[in-house]
Amino acid sequence: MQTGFSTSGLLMAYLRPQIRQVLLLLLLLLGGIGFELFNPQLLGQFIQALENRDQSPFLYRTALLFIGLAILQQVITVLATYLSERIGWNATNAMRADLTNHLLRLDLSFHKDHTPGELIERVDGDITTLADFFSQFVVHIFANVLLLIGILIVFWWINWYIGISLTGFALLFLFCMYSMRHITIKPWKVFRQVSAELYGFLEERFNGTEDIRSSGAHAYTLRQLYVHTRKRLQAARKARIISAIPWSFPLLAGACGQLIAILLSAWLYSRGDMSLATAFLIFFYLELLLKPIQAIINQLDTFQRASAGIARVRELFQQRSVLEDGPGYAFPAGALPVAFEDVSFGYNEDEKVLQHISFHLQPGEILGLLGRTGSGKTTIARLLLRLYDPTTGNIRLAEHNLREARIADLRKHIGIVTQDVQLFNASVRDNLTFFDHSIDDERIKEAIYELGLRHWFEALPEGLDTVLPPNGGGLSAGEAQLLAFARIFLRDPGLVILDEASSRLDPVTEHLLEQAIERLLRGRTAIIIAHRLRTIQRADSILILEHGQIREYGSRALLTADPSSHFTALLQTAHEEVLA
Ligand SMILES: Nc1ncnc2c1ncn2[C@@H]1O[C@H](COP(=O)(O)OP(=O)(O)OP(=O)(O)O)[C@@H](O)[C@H]1O
Repeated sequence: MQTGFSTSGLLMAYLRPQIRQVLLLLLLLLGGIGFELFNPQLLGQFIQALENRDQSPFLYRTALLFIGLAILQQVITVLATYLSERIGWNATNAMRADLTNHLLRLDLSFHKDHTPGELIERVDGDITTLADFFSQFVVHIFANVLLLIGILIVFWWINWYIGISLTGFALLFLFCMYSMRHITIKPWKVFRQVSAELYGFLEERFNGTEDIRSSGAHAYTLRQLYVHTRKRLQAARKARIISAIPWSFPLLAGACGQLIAILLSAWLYSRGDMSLATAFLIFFYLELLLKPIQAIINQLDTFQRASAGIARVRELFQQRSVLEDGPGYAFPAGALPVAFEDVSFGYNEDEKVLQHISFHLQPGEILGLLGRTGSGKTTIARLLLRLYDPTTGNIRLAEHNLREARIADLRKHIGIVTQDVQLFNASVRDNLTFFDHSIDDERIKEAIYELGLRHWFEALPEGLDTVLPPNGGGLSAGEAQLLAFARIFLRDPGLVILDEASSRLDPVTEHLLEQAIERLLRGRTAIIIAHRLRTIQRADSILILEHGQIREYGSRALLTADPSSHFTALLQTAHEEVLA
C-alpha cells in the first residue's frame, strides 16, 4: 500500500479503501448532530405552550416526538460508534500488516539496532493506539467539534448578544486548548520509548534464561528490571500529570460560560426581549455546549498518544533498507558458479571483518571453509545471501553481480542451514515448506524419507499436521538439522551453504547426517563451514580464513599433498575427528 510521509497522507492512504464507510459514518454523525440540535427546540415549544396555558394534544405530540427523537439519536450514536471502530480496526490491521512486511524487509543492520521486543511494541502498541485514534477521534472529537459549531449557530439565531458573547467564550476556550495541545505529546512519546526498552529487555532476558541461570545472574537481572520499571513509572507519572492540565480546564470554563449566560439572560428578560422558554433554551444549549467541550478534553489524551504513535509509525515507514533490489536476472537451473572478487567488508566503518577475499567455485564444486571462531566464515555466508553488501569488491552468483539480482529471487536460489535451526510453533508441513501451500504433501514426505527421517515421521501422532512445540522443543540438534535439510530439498536451490553443527552428535544421528549431506550436495555448488574431518574430505577446495584474510586457498588434493601447507598442519593437529 502507498503510504504518504505526512501524517494526513499516512491516514488517508489507509482510509481511502474504505471511503464508502467513511462517508456513511459522516452522514450518521451529521444526522445525530442535527437531532441533538433540534430536540431542545421541541422542549422550547413545550415550555412556551405551558406558559400560554395551552392544554391541547399538541403538548402530548411534542412530548412523544421528543422522546422518539432522543431514542433515534441514541441508535445513531451506537451505529456511528460501531462503524468508526470498524473503520479504525480495518485501517490499523492493514497498517500493522504493511509495517510488519516493511520491517521484515529492512536489512540486518537495522535489526541489529532494534530489539524484537521494541519492534513488537511499535507494531502492536503504537498501532493499537492508532485504532483508538480512529474510533475516539472521529466520534468524540470530530463529531463534537461539529456539534459545537451547530450550537453556536443556534445562539446567534436566538439573539446576537448571546451569539457574540458565547462565541467569544468558545473561541477563547478553543484557543487555550490549541495552545495546550502539544504539551502531552512529548511525555507520552518518552513513555512509549521507555516501554519499548522494557519489552526489549524482557525479550532478551527470556531468550537467555539458560545462561542467566547458569551464570547466577538472576539477582542482577531482577535489579535491572527494577531500574527499567522505575523509569517506566516515572515516565507514566509525568505524562499523566501533564495530561491533567487540559483535563481540569473545562470545569473552570463551564462555570465562566454559565455566568455569562445568567447575566445576559437576566438582562434580556428584564428588558422584555426574551421569553422564559428562550432563557431556558439558552441554558439547555449551554449544557450541550459543555458536553462536546468535555468530550474533546477527555479524548485529547488518546488523541495526543495517537499523535505520538503516528509520528513513530511514520518514522518507521520512512526507514529505508540500505540494500536496494537490482533489476533482476534469470538464474540457470542446476548448480550455480560463485565468485568473490577482492571482497572487503566490515559491520562498522572502522573495523574490517573480511579483507581482500577472492575465490571462485565452478558449478557443483564444494568449498570447505575453515577458520577459528570470529575469523569471518559466517560473514561470507551473510554476504552471499545479501544480508549485507561488501564495502569493496564484487560477489557473483551465476556470473552476475549480486547487486543486479532481485533479493527475494536471489535467496530462493541459495539454501542455508545454520547451526541454530529456527523451528516454528507450527505444523511439520508449515515448518518444512515455510508456509508455502503450493508444495504437495507427497513431495514433503519424499524429502523426509530421503533424509532417513521415516522412522521419526511415522511416530508423529498427526503426521504432517503435527504441531512442533515452540523453539523446536522435543527435537534433538541432529533432527533439527535434518529438518532444515528437508526444507532445502523442497526448494531445490543451486547453491547450498552449510554451517556444520560443531557439537558432537550420537553415532546414529551422525551417520544419518552424513548420508543426508551426501544427498543434499549432489548436483549443487556448496560452501561448508566445516568442523569435521569427514566433511572436509568431501570438499574439492579448501579456504582457510584467519582474521578476515585468506590464509590458504586451493584444491584439497594439492593442499593435502603439500607437507608444508597450513591445511596439512591443521589436519595433523586436529584431535579426534573435530577441527578447531
Ligand atoms: N552483526 C554483527 N555486528 C558486528 N560485528 C559482528 C556481527 N556479526 C559478527 N561480527 C564480528 O565479525 C567477526 C566475524 O564474525 P563471524 O560470525 O563471521 O565469524 P565466524 O568465523 O563465523 O565465527 P564462528 O565460527 O564463531 O561462527 C567477529 O569479530 C564478530 O565479532
